[in-house]
Amino acid sequence: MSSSGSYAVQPATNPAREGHFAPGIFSGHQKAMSALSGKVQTVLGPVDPSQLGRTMTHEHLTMTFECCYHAPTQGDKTISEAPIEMKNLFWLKQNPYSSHENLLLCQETEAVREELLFYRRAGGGAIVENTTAGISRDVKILKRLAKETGVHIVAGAGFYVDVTHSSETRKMTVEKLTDIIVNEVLHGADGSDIKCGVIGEIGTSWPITDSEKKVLKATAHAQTQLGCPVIIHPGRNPAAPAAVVQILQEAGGDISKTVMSHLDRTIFDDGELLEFAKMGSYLEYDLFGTEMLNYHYNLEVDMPSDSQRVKKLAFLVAEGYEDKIVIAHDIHTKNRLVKYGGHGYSHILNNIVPKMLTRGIDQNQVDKILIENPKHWLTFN
Ligand SMILES: CC(=O)NCCS(=O)(=O)O
Repeated sequence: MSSSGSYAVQPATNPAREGHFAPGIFSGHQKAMSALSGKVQTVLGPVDPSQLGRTMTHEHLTMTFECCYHAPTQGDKTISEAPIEMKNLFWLKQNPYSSHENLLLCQETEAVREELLFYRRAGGGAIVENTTAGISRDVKILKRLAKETGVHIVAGAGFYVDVTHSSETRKMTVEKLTDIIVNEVLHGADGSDIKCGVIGEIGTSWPITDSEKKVLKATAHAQTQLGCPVIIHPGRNPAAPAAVVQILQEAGGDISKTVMSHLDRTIFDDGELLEFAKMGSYLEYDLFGTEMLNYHYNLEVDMPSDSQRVKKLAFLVAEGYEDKIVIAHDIHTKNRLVKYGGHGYSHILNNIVPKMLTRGIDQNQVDKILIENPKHWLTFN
């Protein structure tokens, strides 16, 4: 770290990672864990961290977002049900969650494949795919996309927000939830042998529900066993990120290896942002490309423009947090794909980086944000 303050918590002692096993016992779990130490786990297997290159730490390549459909006003009913075409693209940009069709990114694998090829040509190397249980993760598709495009893809383990928890999930103990997450990292997800390389995005609402609290504790316990990266989706309230960090800390989580997502729509006041930054997580601005007036999930929020996001990054850099910033687009609806007139996965590389360079962030700092910070976060202890 440069000067970004002290970390609020030390990771809990982890006998499993310190080799305190009963003599003669070296289980499949422990073998799998030792193979991961010092590596990044992609859907094609562990890689050396130096292979990643420029990394978007929060994207989706295939998912459904039906859980978060927002009914249109009576006057917008017809346009909301129309197929996506040129004449409704601006409406979709302002109302992305009010069209069922727009919420089915899972139907666009061919377009996503092409856009990953653009991303590579633009200088991109890796993508963290944050889809978890509840929004239709499909690691087999991720593996295919990684093979066909050469982009390193890291898949996410765990559970999205409470509204997507099944009744079975809600009844699970923290221990059971921990086992599921650990298994997705060490042995494979979605009934396959394709392994996740990060826990998250772990979904939380505001206020955080009881079921989400259990998942957060399980996340911290799994992270303690595995020494792996974690990424969190906070609720839409400025107090939400700190409340999540507190639960993770109390359960022994390693906050220095945790990304707090969506800060662009969550913390607006600079003083509050610096208070939160002191807690020691990575600070993620991940809605680059999203510019809308009425943010339906919280009308109190003024969604920032990309220029305002870049200003926030420059502010955090000036405050000494250049080693803790990560960025992405969090593409999760169809209208954000190039195919539908959107910005695609290369917007940051093509448009945001030049803007950063003219706003007081130098090339070395840009490289930290795009290459070094994601690499350190994603590397297993
Ligand atoms: C997929 C996902 O959780 N995206 C975040 C959307 S939000 O509007 O920033 O909560």
